[in-house]
Amino acid sequence: MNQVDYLRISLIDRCNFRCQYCMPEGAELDYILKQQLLTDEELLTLLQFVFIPLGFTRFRLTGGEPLLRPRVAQLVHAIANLPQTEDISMTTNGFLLAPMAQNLYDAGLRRINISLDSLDPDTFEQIIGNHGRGRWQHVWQGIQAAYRVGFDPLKLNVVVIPGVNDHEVLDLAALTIDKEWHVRFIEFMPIGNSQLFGDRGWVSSAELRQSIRDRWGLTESQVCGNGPADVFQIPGAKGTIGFISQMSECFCDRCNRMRLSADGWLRPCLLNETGQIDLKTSLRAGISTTELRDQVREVLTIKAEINFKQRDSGTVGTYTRTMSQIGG
Ligand SMILES: Nc1nc2c(ncn2[C@@H]2O[C@H](COP(=O)(O)OP(=O)(O)OP(=O)(O)O)[C@@H](O)[C@H]2O)c(=O)[nH]1
Ligand SMILES: C[S@@+](CC[C@H](N)C(=O)[O-])C[C@H]1O[C@@H](n2cnc3c(N)ncnc32)[C@H](O)[C@@H]1O
Ligand code: SF4
Ligand code: SF4
Repeated sequence: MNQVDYLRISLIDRCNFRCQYCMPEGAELDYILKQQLLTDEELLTLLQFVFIPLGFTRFRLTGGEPLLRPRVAQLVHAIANLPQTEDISMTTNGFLLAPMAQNLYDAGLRRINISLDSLDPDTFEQIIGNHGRGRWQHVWQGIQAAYRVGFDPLKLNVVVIPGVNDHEVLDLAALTIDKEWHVRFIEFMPIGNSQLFGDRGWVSSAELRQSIRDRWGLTESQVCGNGPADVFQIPGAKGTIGFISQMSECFCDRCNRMRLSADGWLRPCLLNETGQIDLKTSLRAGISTTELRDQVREVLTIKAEINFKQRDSGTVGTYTRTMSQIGG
């Protein structure tokens, strides 16, 4: 069995974007009330006394939009300074990143994944919901700032949606030629917007790889990371191209992660709601961290059975929490 040592931590379920594939405008989401959010102190208690003793050493901060979490750099600093932390990273939409990049780096964050679904500001705004102009420029500045500050590897996440941004795949791939940026194409999962997904809302990684290979050639490569991406490189390019293929391939047999929601629910699998436990309520009820550790250990022992198995059916049913609430 794989060692499960990677925890994706959602810091907040709210977001300043309304990406069509994640939390489309008009979707009625029940936001977590402030008093239901795990506090910094509670999160650190769970990490130090529950997760780390069970072998977790790699942590990713996500959301919603993690940069909306108050005092996020302080939290990064605290997690980065736990002696057992081997890796701390963040997934962000980059909108608030430019003025925060240096602080986050100084706090101990060294690598960051930024979502960028299009190089065209109009298409970008269509994808993220029209909230006023200039959002693409802000994100682009965030990416440049992160690069300048020294985040390494710097990864760009692209969810490929047929008819919306799939015609930009080669342009996005070309970013890796001159810059040490790592572009990853993600197959759209039908969580969040089944209407947009339609009958087959995703483009297979194999198809994208072929079009990139036809244009430049493609060789296998590597980049530091804990996730499911298959990594390639255009010959001679500075950066790499990754493919996250949850619809067309199965990487569940190498699953090394669990997820903690902003309100303290532990979720063993992104695509299966079985086996979740409410750590926050237990912690607030005074249940000892030793007991909580036993509960999490129990989840770990059954995780392999919970891991997603309905891959063959092609789609993934209905979920009570969307990607923004789970953290991707
Ligand atoms: N099905 C599935 N998809 C995942 C899983 N982990 C990540 N993904 C997909 O990959 C996307 C990008 O993930 P990121 O937040 O950038 O993290 P990562 O790829 O694990 O990070 P690295 O450590 O940099 O490799 C997510 O939004 C999901 O769509 C997983 O465990 N299962
Ligand atoms: C839920 S977001 C949270 C972090 C941050 N707000 C961001 O967008 O990077 C994490 C990742 O999930 C991806 N994502 C969201 N909805 C998705 C879907 N339906 N299918 C595939 N990936 C999705 C996003 O593109 C992003 O890379
Ligand atoms: S993908 Fe990220 S930026 Fe887009 S709506 Fe979801 S949480 Fe927000
Ligand atoms: S779908 Fe579930 S089991 Fe498969 S890789 Fe993702 S979290 Fe792990």
